[in-house]
Amino acid sequence: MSTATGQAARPVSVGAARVADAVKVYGSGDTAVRALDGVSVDFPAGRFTAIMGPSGSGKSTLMHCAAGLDTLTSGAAFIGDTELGKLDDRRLTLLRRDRIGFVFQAFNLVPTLTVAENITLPMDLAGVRGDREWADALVDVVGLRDRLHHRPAELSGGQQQRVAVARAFAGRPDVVFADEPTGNLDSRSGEEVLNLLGRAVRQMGRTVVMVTHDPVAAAHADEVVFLADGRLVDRMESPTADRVLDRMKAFDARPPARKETSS
Ligand SMILES: Nc1ncnc2c1ncn2[C@@H]1O[C@H](COP(=O)(O)OP(=O)(O)OP(=O)(O)O)[C@@H](O)[C@H]1O
Repeated sequence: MSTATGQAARPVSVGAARVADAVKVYGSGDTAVRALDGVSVDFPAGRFTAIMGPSGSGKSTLMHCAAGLDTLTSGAAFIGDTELGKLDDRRLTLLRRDRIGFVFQAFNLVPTLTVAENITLPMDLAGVRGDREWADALVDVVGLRDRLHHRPAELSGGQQQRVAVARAFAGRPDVVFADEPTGNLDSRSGEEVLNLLGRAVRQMGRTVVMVTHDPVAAAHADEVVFLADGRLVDRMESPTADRVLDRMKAFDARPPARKETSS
């Protein structure tokens, strides 16, 4: 395959998820904010990628647009080879349900359902039997075998987030997006959740993209991508907390969000 300029094009399927020339502008006129300013990034399959950057740098916006929870102003977002902007609402909803898992800071479990029911909820909603053996194995991976018939309110925060992690992987999605998954946890529970995400990638071949502001959390990833002012400014392979912290310090003197200047 080659492009019009004769250069070899990258294969179509380069990652579990990716965005190309992603621009996101919130609002319009004087109050418009350019939250993403031309970001192109791949999230490779079978890898754990962390998205870092200062507050307001566009991390959540990137995750939401890459996961089909929000739409880009211009550019494109792909899950596998599927371009999200080309899907109607119904197909986008199905794609999110069938091909993406989510872990949020606030756990987002259904309070009236048991642990077991919460874990299989995506498959039950889809009306598919799914791979119940896999879902059952996940229960052991997250260490919740003795809590299966409890309701979320009867669990600690760390246990609730482990349920959310099991739920996110239960349907074997192409990619799991985690938005500050340890933000509501003490450091020990947070460490457990991060270890689970790491094991899901390294031992079970899953793909994780995690937004975090915590260098210790980012150090669990295979690679960190750094955003600043809505742009991708750096990538770091095999991160350590110290190296990530050092990289983040370089952002400290920078101002937060910028206004949209083209309007
Ligand atoms: N719905 C919205 N309407 C208007 N502006 C928004 C909206 N959501 C985000 N923004 C702005 O877009 C910019 C990027 O926000 P975003 O939440 O993606 O950053 P972030 O890096 O995730 O920040 P944090 O670490 O503080 O959560 C910020 O300036 C923010 O104020």
